Parts: sequence; C-alpha cells; structure tokens
Amino acid sequence: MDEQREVQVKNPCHRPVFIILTAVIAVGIIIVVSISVVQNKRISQKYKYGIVLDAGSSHTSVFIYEWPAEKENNTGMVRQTHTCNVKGKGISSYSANPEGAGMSLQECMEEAKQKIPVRRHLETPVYLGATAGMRLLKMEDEDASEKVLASVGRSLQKYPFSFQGARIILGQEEGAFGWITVNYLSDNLRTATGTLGALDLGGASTQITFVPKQEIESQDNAIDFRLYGNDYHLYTHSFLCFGKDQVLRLSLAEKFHSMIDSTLLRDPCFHTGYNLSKKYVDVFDTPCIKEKSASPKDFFHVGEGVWVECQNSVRKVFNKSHCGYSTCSFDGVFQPSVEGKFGAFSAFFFVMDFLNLTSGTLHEAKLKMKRYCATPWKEIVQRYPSIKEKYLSEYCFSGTYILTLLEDGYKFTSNNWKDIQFIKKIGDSDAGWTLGYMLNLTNMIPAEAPDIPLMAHGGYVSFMVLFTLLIFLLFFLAFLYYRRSTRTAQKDII
Ligand SMILES: Nc1nc2c(ncn2[C@@H]2O[C@H](COP(=O)(O)OP(=O)(O)OP(=O)(O)O)[C@@H](O)[C@H]2O)c(=O)[nH]1
Ligand SMILES: [Ca+2]
Repeated sequence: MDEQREVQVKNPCHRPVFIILTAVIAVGIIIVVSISVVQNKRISQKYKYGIVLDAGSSHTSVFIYEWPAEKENNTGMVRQTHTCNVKGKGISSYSANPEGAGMSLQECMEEAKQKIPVRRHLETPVYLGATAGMRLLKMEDEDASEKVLASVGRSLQKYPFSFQGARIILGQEEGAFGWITVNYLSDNLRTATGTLGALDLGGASTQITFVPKQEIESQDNAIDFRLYGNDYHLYTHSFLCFGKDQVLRLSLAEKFHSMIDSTLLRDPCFHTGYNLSKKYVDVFDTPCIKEKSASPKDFFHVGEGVWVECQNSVRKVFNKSHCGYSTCSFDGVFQPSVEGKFGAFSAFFFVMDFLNLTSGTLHEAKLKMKRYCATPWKEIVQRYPSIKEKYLSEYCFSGTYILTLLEDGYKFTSNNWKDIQFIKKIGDSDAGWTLGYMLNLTNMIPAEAPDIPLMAHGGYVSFMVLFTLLIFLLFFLAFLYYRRSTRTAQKDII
C-alpha cells in the first residue's frame, strides 16, 4: 500500500512543473487556433460588385468595381475590375432619337452580366451619372434631356442588377468625387498625410478641386467632407463649356469674327497643309456660343501651324475682365492659389501623354509645343498612321489649350509645374469621378475611422511562426522532463 502511494507521488504527470507546462501548451494551442480562425475569416471572404456608367459628353463608359464583402469600410479595398466603352457618341447626341441612347448601352451591360457572378446580380447596384453633355442639352432642350434620361433608365432596369437611378450630376459633384477617387486610391484619406488636388478635362467641361490654404470666398465653390475621422474643406469648380471640344468651337467661333473671306478660316492651331471643308453648324450649334455670326454653310479650315499665335487665340476664350473676389481664375470665378500636388486626368492625360509632355519643365513643354505645331500635317499623318485623323489634327490645339488653362487660367507657374502629375490610372482603377460617386452612394467611406485590424498580415505570420516554435519547444521540454522523471521513479522502485 505504501509502495503504491510512493509510485503515485513520484508519477511525473502529477508534478507541478509538468502541470504548468501542460497548461501553458494548452493555452498556447488555444491562442494559435483562435487567431488563425479570426484572421483567416478575413481571407476566405466573398466579393461584392458595383456598376457606374459615366455618361460623358463625348462617350459613355461602364465601370465595374469589386470589393471584399467583409471589408466594405476599409480604405483601398474597392478596385476597378472591368471597363467597357459604349460604341458611338455620348447619350446627349441622341436628343432626336432618345430610344437610341438606351439601346446604345446594351452591349456593355450584357458584358457586365458575364463579368459579375450570377449569385451577386440582384444585389449589385447600378448608377448612371451624366455630365456636361447632358447639362448643355438640358439648357438647350429640357424635354429632350428628360427623354434621354428616361430611355437610359428604362434600358438599365431590364438587367438583373439593382438599378439606383440615372441623373445629371452637378459640376461640384463631378469635381468633388474625382478628388475623392484619386485620394481614396492613393490611400491619402485614412493616413491624412496630405491630399492630391484633382484636375479633370472632359469634352464639354473641366473641373479643378483641391484643399486650399486661403479662405473660400464663394459658397458655390466650397464642399465639406468628414472621411475616416478627418475633416476636409475643399475648393471645387466646374467650368461648363471649357472641355476641350467646346473650347475648340469657342476658339473657332472667335476666329470667324475676324475673317476677311468668310469661307476660309485660317487657324494657327492646326498644322500647315491641313485643309478640310467643315460645316458651320458643327462649330456654332452649341449653347456655349452666344453670338452666332452670320457665316456660310461650309468653310475651309486651313492650318497655319504657329504656336505663339495659337496661344494668343486660345487666350481670347478666357474672360478676365471682371472679378468680384480677391482672386479669380477666369470668367469671374473665385479661385484661391493652387496648393500642393495635383493629379490631372482624362483629356489632360490623353493629350499630354501623346505629346510627350507628362514630365519636364513648363518651359520645355512650350518649346516642344512650338516644334510640334510647326510640323507639317503630311509629316504628322505619316508619323502616326494608326491614330484617328480627327484626334491627330487636334493635338496642337488641345496641348496649347491645356498649357494655357493651367498657366493663365489656374495660375500654375514654372515653380509648381512639377506638382502636376498627369495620370490615367492609380493601380487598376481609372482616375475619374465614378469611383468616388459609388463610394459615396454606398456609404463605403465612413465619417469616423474604422476599427484597426487585429494584426497586419506580416505581423500575423511572424506571430504564428514564433508561437508555434515556442509550443514545440515546450512540448520537447515536457517530453525530456517526463522521461527523466519516469527513469528516476523506476530507479527508486528498483
Ligand atoms: N486623343 C484622345 N482623346 C480622347 C481619348 N478618349 C477620349 N478622348 C477625347 O478627350 C476628350 C475628353 O474625353 P472624356 O474625358 O471622355 O470626356 P467626357 O467625359 O465625354 O466629357 P465631359 O462630359 O465633359 O466630362 C474628348 O474630346 C474625347 O473625344 C483618347 O483615347 N485619345
Ligand atoms: Ca468626363
């Protein structure tokens, strides 16, 4: 009986050291399993989708966005997975045939059906936002603009997605959501380390948006946001009629006034040797031109290729005669001095990228423009055989307009020229207003900062490796201790 008790007392499993080791190992295993369950839950999540149609003045694009279902409120989680460019012109060109506007969207919407998993169709929101082309149509013919919007709305309702409306967005929204997009994609909103201004150049309007140092003197140009716990006081302005297609018309109309021969329009912004018969209505048929000069049905558009003269003619479209504030850009619009870095996208990028002006100084850009505009049209066509002649013929004008808008209009100088980054995409996503618009309407950017994740992925992996090694070590120690204790116990019995 005494012998039996002695064996029991000496059983190593009953020693305090062994009990503590076992308890530590058990707790360790529980911690490792719990952390991996919580952490991996985040990895095995499913994706959600959203569709935004950008119904611009020149064309419509359909953007599909995707984000992990359980990370809706974390910044940087939404990315563009697919784009489809609708064939033909923008929806505002269907004023005489509104049904055609809705039909034009079909091909891209069928593509969206293929790209988004069927089980997500019903819950996927679809938004259509129309910009300056539709704003101009509304000014010209409100009834026609309503019919076009109704037609695209009916067309979008035929798809299995959750249609959320088709509307003309305000110029302020276009500017502000472009700013949200570039700053969301650059992860500037959560970190609050400074923001990127946004410059958007479309066919019919252009937007400038940034956080100014000066006070905003006009309420129409001020927008406030609270995002991830930070307050932003933004300056924004959208210049209707200052998109590059409308400014080309304004500039041609201006030249008509000083023409001696009303059938021959000599243009320093087009290359020498460029000579094309154009229709008078194609220039003047826009609400952006108030004074319709009496001209014939057709005219010859003849290039002269003189950059300095081109810039002088472009300057005439900026009205600087009045300003009711301490400072203005042009057309009597208040603008504080530009501040910080800017992302310039849409036609700012297409044009500056083509002209190879996305880097270098303002002075170099002017010299390159001078050379480019002076190149004969024949040579330009030979140099770029794959580019549509309409686009190609307009780069001298568009590049000149961009330099003039940025320098004379917005007051960028050779000192802060380098602060303008010409961008098309950030990561996979296009820079533009659509992503910001969707993030806002789905409430995906919270006003307050979301909870910090339990552990960053790198930290999680290191932690799991170290902890697992530690548990193995403890197992090994427990084993050594058990073996030694059993041997001692056996020796004692013998
Ligand atoms: N060179 C060139 N121009 C383009 C390209 N894509 C569009 N454009 C032109 O660039 C201008 C601006 O295009 P977008 O930014 O799509 O303009 P939009 O959204 O239709 O117009 P808004 O309603 O004013 O915003 C238009 O004159 C287009 O015809 C391109 O790939 N290359
Ligand atoms: Ca646009």
